[in-house]
Amino acid sequence: MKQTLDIVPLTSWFDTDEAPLIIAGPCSAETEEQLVATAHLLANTGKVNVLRAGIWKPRTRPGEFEGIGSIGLQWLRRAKEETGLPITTEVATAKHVEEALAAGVDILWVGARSTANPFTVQEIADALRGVDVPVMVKNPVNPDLSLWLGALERVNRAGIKKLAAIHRGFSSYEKTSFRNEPMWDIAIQLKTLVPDLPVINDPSHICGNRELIPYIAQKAFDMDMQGLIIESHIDPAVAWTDAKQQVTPQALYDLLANLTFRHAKSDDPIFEDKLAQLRVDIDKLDDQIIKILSDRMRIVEKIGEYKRDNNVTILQVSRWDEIIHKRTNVAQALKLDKDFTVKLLELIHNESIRKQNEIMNTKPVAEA
Ligand SMILES: C=C(O[C@@H]1C=C(C(=O)O)C=C[C@H]1O)C(=O)O
Repeated sequence: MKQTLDIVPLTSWFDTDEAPLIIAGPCSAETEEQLVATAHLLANTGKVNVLRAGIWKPRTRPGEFEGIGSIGLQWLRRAKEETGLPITTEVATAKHVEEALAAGVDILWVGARSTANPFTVQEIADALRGVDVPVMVKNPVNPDLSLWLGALERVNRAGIKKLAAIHRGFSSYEKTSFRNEPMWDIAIQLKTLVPDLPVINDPSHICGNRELIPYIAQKAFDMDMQGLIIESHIDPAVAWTDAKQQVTPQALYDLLANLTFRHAKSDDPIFEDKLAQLRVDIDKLDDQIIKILSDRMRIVEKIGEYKRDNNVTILQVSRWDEIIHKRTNVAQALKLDKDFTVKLLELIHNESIRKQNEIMNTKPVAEA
């Protein structure tokens, strides 16, 4: 199910120079002074490539600060002129797109709530027809890879080839340490389906608090993501929105200085050689695992036939319980993670059940 988006590589619209793309700036543009002063401090870090600021803010409840509106575009423009940093903001309607482009916004992004609504995405995409501007699409609020891909496709079909995805995590009713669950597997699936698509991580919205940001940002680099978008405010304590997750430009500098950016490949032939050798070992073991799973399944089928012929239930809870208990003990002794072992056994057991179900239902006892 490989997806094809007609996109150009990040290097063709952004000189990343082998380094990650770092987008930073306040959650919201609040005043001209706050935005411009923050922009100067961010530019002075020497580590920020693009200035971000929300102008139109989709808020959960009415009555909250909904963004400063169009006037903020002029402030962004001033910040760009004074610092030389390209600017980016969120657009959620065709009018936002027109106004942002007219104000010289260099990169647009589609927010998580908009991505969840195909009508909104289509309206934005239609407004982008005939325009050559980079667009970043945040994942939808709900954990739905197709919806994320669909939004990227709509924008792409409008002719936007400078495309990136932003991984900002997914809403969850359950309260965890994160504001939005990272669900890395969804971002990994997107990268697998569209390997050329740059993915930028948004640790601010995943974490919801400053403390966890370094951990998530490093993990994003470890997962081969191409950049970060981080909220930074000159004085986070008095920020009008997202006060808990914003960092000062100085804290951002320290955070970035402590991260290790990783590359998908190494230039070192010794490393590549050693990796290739180890992968040969993995290949052999994987072949054995598959062969062993296949042998196991043949026995499961035989058991299924006996059960069918003797009218015995497929599911055998006590046997299954015994297996879980014994195998996890062995696995732990061999330093395998218990949760992983249980998940793997469950996967195998589900397949056994599915297979035996097929056997039970294809050949009735009378005909056996
Ligand atoms: C294979 C059997 O059927 C089911 C599948 C099991 C398995 O895959 O090991 C274990 C118990 C049963 O729920 C069996 O009864 O032994």
